[in-house]
Amino acid sequence: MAASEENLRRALAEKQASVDAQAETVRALKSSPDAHQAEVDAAVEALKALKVEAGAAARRLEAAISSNTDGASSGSREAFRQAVVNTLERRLFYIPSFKIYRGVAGLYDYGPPGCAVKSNVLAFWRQHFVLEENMLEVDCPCVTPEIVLKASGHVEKFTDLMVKDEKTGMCYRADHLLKDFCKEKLEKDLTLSSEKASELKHVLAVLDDLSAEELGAKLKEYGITAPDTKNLLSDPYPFNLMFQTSIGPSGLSPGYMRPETAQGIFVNFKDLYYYNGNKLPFAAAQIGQAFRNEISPRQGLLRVREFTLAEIEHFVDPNDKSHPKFGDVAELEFFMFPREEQLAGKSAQPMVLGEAVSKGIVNNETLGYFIGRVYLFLTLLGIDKERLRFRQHLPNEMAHYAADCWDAEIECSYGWIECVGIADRSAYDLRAHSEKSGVPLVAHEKFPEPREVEKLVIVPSKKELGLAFKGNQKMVVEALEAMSEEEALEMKATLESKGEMDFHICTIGKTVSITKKMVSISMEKKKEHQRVFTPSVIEPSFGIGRIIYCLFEHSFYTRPSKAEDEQLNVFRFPPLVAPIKCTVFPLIKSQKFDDVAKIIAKSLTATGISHIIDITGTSIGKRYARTDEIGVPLAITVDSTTSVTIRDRDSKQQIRIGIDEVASVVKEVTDGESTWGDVMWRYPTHSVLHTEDE
Ligand SMILES: Nc1ncnc2c1ncn2[C@@H]1O[C@H](COP(=O)(O)OP(=O)(O)OP(=O)(O)O)[C@@H](O)[C@H]1O
Repeated sequence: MAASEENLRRALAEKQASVDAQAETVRALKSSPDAHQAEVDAAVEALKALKVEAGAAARRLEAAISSNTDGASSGSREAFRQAVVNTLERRLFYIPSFKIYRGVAGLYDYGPPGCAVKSNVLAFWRQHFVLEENMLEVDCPCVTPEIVLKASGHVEKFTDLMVKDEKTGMCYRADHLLKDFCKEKLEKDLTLSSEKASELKHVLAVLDDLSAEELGAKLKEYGITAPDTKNLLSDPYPFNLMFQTSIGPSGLSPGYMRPETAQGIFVNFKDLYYYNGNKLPFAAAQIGQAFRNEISPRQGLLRVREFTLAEIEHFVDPNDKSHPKFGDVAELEFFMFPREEQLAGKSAQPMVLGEAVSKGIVNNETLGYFIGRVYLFLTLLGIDKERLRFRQHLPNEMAHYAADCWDAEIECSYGWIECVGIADRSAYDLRAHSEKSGVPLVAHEKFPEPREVEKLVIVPSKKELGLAFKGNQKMVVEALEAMSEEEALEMKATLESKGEMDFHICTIGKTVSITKKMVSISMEKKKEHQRVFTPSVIEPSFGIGRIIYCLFEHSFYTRPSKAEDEQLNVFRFPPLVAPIKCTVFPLIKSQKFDDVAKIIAKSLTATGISHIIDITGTSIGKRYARTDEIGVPLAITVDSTTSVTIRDRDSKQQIRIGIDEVASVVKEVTDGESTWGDVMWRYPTHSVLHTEDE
C-alpha cells in the first residue's frame, strides 16, 4: 500500500473517530434533562462540520486510490500481497489442493489455522443471522438434478464467454482479456489520445452488455492475443460454468454440482412455510459448498472452483417490505455507492442508512435492514470500515426481475472485490419453480371478511409473440408477466391509445415493440376470502472464502524485530475470529513449569478456550513472534508456580495474575466482555515481566 494512501486512511479513521465521539455527545445531550437547547444545537452543528470534514477526507483517499495506477503503487500492493500470501501458505492457513501432484488451479485446502478461522467466521454468521432472526437453517445436497437448474435458468444462462488459444488450446475469459487490455492501456500508455481514452472507458462501462460477436470484434480490433503465448485467439463462445454429472449408474439422470445453495431453499419453500405456521415474513438459511468451473481461476481464494457460500432467502409479502427491526440499523453510517453516483463518475460517500432508505436510494426497508446487518457482520469480523463499501448494481448488471441489488465490496490488494451480494429478487425464483414443478409455491393472507377485489390479469398471447419474436418469445412472455401493476396499467393505456408501445427487455438487452394483439391486460372484479401471492425474496449471499481472504489482508501488518532488517508478521484478528485464543509457554524447560502449563491448559479446556502449549524451549521472543504470526491474541508465560504473565499481541503489554485466574481472564477478553485495557486497569503490574528479545 502506498505510504500517502496509508496516511490518508489514518487521517480518515481519525476524522471518523471524531464524528463517532461527537455523535455520542449529541446523543448524551439530547437525553439529558439538564442540557440547554443552545448547547444541543451547538453540538449538532459541530457534528455536521465534522461529517463534512470526514467526507472530504474520504474523497481525498478515494482520489488517491484511483490515481494510484503508477507502477510503484501497484508494485507495493503486489509486495504487500506477497508478504500476506507467503505467511498464509507457510503457516498453513491454506494450501493449494493436491500439491504433491502439482495442484489444480482454483482448488484450495484450508490448513489447521485456516480451518479454525473459517469455522469461527461461520459460527459468528450463524449467531449474527440465523440465531438473531430465528432463521430456518437447512442443509441440502450439492448434487442437483438438471430439472431444478433448468427451472432456475442456470442450464441456459449460467455462462461466461470464453476464447481459446488457437495453438495450445488454453482457455481465457473473453471479457477479462478485454478488461485487462483497456485498464492497462488507460493506466500505462502515456501517448493515449483523449478520444481513445474515452473509447476505452466506454468499453469498460458496457463490458457486461457485449454479445459474443461484439466482444470478438473488439478483441480483433485491439489485436488482443493469448496472454501467455501471444498466439491468435478463437472467437468467443459461451461456456457453462456448472460441473455436469449424472445421478445413478444408468447415466440417464443428468445432474450438476450446485453453483449456489439458494435453489435448495426455494424448492423447499412449501414445507418451510408450513413449518413456520404459514406465516410471512420468514427467512431460511444455508451454508454449503458451491461449484463453478471458472474458466481461468485467479487471485487465490477470490476466484476458485469450489467454495463455501452462506445464503439467506428472506421471504416477504411484496406489498409490505417494511422491517420491524429496521430502527436498529437506521442510524448506521457507512460508505455507499448508489447507481447515480457511479454514472456521474463520483466516488462512494458515507451515508446514513435510514436516509438512503427514506430517500428511495435503497428500494425497501428489508433490503436496507440486511445491508445494515451485513455491514455490522463484516466490521465485527475485523473488516476495515474504510475499505468497505456498498455498491448498487447498475441497470445492466441487474436481472430484469430484480427490484434492487447491492454488493458489499471490500478493497484489498486486488482492488474492490464483491464479497456479499444483497438482492431483492422479487418473486422470480418461486414463480420459476412453481411453473416447472407444477407445485404452487405461494403464500396466503386470509381476510376476516370476504373482499371484492380488482385483479390485474396479464395474458400474453404466446402465438402472436412467437410469430413476432421467435426464439425470444419465452423471454418476452416472462418480462410481460413480471410487470408491476403500475407498468402494466401504463402499457394498457398506451396500447389503447396508440396501439403499440416500446418495451425494454433486460434479459435480451433489447427494446421491442409490443402491439395490442400481443397481450391482454385487464382489471377484473372478484370476491375473495384470501389473497394468494408469490412472496418476494431478499437474498444476501456471502462468499465465505472472499471474506476470509480480505480479512487476512486487513488484519496483516509487520513490525520490526530487535534483529536488524527483520520484520515480524502479525495478524491482528479480533478474538472472535482468531484461530487459537491463547498460547501457553513454560519459560524454561522444567518439569515444574510443564506441570503448571498442564494445569492451565486443563482449566482453559474446561472453559472452552482453544489454546496450544509451546514447550519448544526456544527464546520467549521467538515464541511470541510465532504465535503473533497466526494471530493468537494472548500469550501466557509460565515463569513461576503461583503466577504467570499474560501478554497482549497488539500492544505487547503484559499483566501478572494468579494461575487460578487465568482461564476466567482469558475468557473475559476473548469473549469480548472486557477489553485488554479493562484488564490492564484491574491488574496494575509491578513485578518483572518478559522482554520481547528474551
Ligand atoms: N469463483 C468464486 N470463488 C469464490 N467466491 C465466489 C466465486 N463466485 C462467486 N463467489 C462468491 O459468491 C457470492 C455470490 O455469488 P454471485 O453469483 O452473486 O457472484 P457473481 O456475481 O457471479 O461473482 P463474480 O461476478 O465475481 O463472478 C459472491 O458475492 C462471491 O462472494
